[in-house]
Amino acid sequence: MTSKTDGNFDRTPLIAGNWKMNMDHAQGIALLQKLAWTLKDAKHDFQRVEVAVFPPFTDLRSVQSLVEGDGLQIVYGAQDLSDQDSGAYTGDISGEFLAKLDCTYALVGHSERRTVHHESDELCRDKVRAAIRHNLTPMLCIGEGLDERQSGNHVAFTLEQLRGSLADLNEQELEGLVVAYEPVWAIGTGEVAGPEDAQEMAAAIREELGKLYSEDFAQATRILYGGSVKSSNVANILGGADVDGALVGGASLDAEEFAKIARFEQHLLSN
Ligand SMILES: O=C(CO)COP(=O)(O)O
Repeated sequence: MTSKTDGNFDRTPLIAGNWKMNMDHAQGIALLQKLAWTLKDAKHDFQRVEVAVFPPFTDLRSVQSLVEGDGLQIVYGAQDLSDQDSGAYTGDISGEFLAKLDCTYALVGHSERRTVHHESDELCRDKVRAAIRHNLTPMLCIGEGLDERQSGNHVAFTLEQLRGSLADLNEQELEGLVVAYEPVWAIGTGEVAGPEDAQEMAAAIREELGKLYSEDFAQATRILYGGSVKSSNVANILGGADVDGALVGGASLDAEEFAKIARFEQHLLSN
């Protein structure tokens, strides 16, 4: 399997590691170095499968130095950003600062931010807007909880989050947007959505993007799945026609395991 292609649209698979609140800057550097060596040994083709990491804010300067110093092809982003650019916002981090550290991506609306910090769709929309203002590619996270899944309302709930978090933004502004579908009940639980569940939602998200924007935009947008992804299940999950990659939490803290996930095509060949 190569890029997901539909007509003229090539969506390079993206394997992203969200380190969450793990790895201080020294541990982060060791992890990134090991990941880089492992992928180099395996002759990983970064044009074919993009690899990104999302370290804590305090690691980003060290990550930048390592990536630039060693010419790594691994890209990186922040786990969150402020909707504001500067001023009296104690504890917040501006997209401007992240851009200066050469971040490629910014996660927006991760379920842990939505639940622990009560972030609304409206705030997420403002954060998406802030990311765009600073040339960071937003990776918007959406996904239902167990209640919505059990009541069969998961698609409607997730699409509502999508619409709310992108409201009033146009497709020119959103160029390059990545959407990560992360069902909350599958995060850190070992409970993984089946490949059909991941595909069902990714297809629904793409269809909704086609209604909100143009069909070209919908076809060009990468949609990832996140929630207990491991090397043993990644190939099946990415088998879905609309699933363009994975946002990995726990398994991204182990360089060898994460490198195996990034090399999911090999599992397809060897299984
Ligand atoms: O939240 C996640 C990635 O953002 C998923 O976490 P786990 O892979 O640990 O379930």
